[in-house]
Amino acid sequence: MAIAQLTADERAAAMEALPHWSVSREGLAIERKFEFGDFVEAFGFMTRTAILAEKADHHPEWFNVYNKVEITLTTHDAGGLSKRDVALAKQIDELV
Ligand SMILES: C[C@H](O)[C@H](O)[C@H]1CNC2=NC(N)=NC(=O)C2=N1
Repeated sequence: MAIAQLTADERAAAMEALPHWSVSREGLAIERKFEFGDFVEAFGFMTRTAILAEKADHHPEWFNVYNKVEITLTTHDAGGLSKRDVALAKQIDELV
């Protein structure tokens, strides 16, 4: 069975615990931008994020240029934001 999208109320409550993230794609995703000292630091962060993502079987959409990383989290199986995105965002926050 497909995982459920968060309701608008659930999304609002989740965002209170994720002050560095913002809602995007008209409520269907969340995003956060990161800036590191250089590419090695950025890629190290991406590597640690990739390991978390693989363990959770939940994978980010992301974009990297040199020391900048932009992450968008959405649940493809739900067609929008789910508790899996919130859980991964919290884990990513703990890396930085
Ligand atoms: C089969 C596998 O469990 C699914 O395709 C997983 C993998 N990673 C995923 N990542 C994200 N972001 N959304 C998903 O729905 C998703 N589904």
